[in-house]
Amino acid sequence: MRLKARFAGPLSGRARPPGDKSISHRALIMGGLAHGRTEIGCLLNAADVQNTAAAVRRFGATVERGDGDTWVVTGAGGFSQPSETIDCGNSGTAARLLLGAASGYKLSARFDGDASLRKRPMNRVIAPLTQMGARFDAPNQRMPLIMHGGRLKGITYRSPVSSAQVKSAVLLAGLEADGETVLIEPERSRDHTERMLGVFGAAIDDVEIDGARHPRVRAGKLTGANIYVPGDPSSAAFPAAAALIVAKSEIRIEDVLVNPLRLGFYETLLEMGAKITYEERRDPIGEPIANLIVNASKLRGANPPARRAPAMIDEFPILAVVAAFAEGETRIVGAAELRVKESDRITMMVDGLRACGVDAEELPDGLVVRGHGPKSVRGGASIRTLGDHRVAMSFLVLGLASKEPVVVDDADMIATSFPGFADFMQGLGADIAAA
Ligand SMILES: O=C(O)C1=C[C@@H](OP(=O)(O)O)[C@@H](O)[C@H](O)C1
Ligand SMILES: C=C(OP(=O)(O)O)C(=O)O
Repeated sequence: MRLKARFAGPLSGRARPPGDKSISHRALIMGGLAHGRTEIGCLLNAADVQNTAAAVRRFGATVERGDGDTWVVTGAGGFSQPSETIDCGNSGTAARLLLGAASGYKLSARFDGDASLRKRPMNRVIAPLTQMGARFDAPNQRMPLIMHGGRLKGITYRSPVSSAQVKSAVLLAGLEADGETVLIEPERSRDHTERMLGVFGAAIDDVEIDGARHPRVRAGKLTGANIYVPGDPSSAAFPAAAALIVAKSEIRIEDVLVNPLRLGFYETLLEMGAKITYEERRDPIGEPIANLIVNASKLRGANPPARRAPAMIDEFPILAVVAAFAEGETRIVGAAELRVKESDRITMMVDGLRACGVDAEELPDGLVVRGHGPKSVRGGASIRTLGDHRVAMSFLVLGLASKEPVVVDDADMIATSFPGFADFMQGLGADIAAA
């Protein structure tokens, strides 16, 4: 479906974004691996997460909807041979975490995904899992592929990329591996797997190597747990950005995960002069939560350091849009990973921004946006999204503050991470509707 966004005055009100996607995937997978019952409150009910739920069922667990947004997983204490293909749809997280989780069991599983996922690199998990003892039939190191699991040995793996998906695959495999498994990455990526493994009773801690701390897991069984999924800061980034760039807006985004390893976008916005405050910080579940109050702001360009990239990897598309409404240059570097997401998000954002009249340029590992302040962006383009949910939401937000409306050619994929996005934004006063 095509959606159109146009300026309709300030945003106001309060809303809770849908549950965090990363935590939702992990809760289902660990619940499926565990012995007994896991109750998950406020699970993100989106396509990516439903693919993980379907996969966990194929590996032998029961996943049922309870009351409201609560889901109940009953694990059999490990994965068993699936009788059908594990279809990961559009989700890199589902694919890579499930490959790791299943690799320590005596089974052979065929994994596949949609056209976008079939293009994404899987060698980053195939390599460490092969070192641990799994085998792969994987022409081109991409989906579709067959994974043969079995007896694994623990390794210390130095990942060339800071990727929570790689880290999680290796740590989940480590639950069934002899000895200990340690994951070293250049910059620490989101640590939800480490935190949640502790909640499920795994033997997980940190080990110091060369002056830095890295996660280590030993073999052991998981026990069902109660998990609460806070609002997704990566989804909250879209209404937050809209409130910043639409004059006179003030919104409150409630119950948002504020894990420091997810806050690079918000940190960068503060450096740009954004008026964002955190209230009611709390930590009921081993993950910090707060409400965000966001006011329209006069922004200046920023140079977020490359080491911050893992903490804002999914927010670069919307940061590029915000940068177009700031005064001065924003230079994004250290973000080459954007080229292997649902689309090449560097090219997609630069092409779309230029079509909207913004001065933007590609770098091999990022992009440069030269902004000229709040009223400077023309818009007026029809944006090609190649089915990338974050590209689609980013340009719809741009259309809320540009002089002319913006159309995105295919908004259906937004449901992979933020179901009800248009309704959510309309509830805050935005004009986003079918084109
Ligand atoms: O582990 C996760 O839940 C995720 C990790 C990130 O990917 P990488 O690990 O490839 O950086 C991120 O882009 C993705 O949306 C979710
Ligand atoms: C990159 C993303 O997800 P995944 O890797 O799970 O497809 C995303 O949600 O932006």
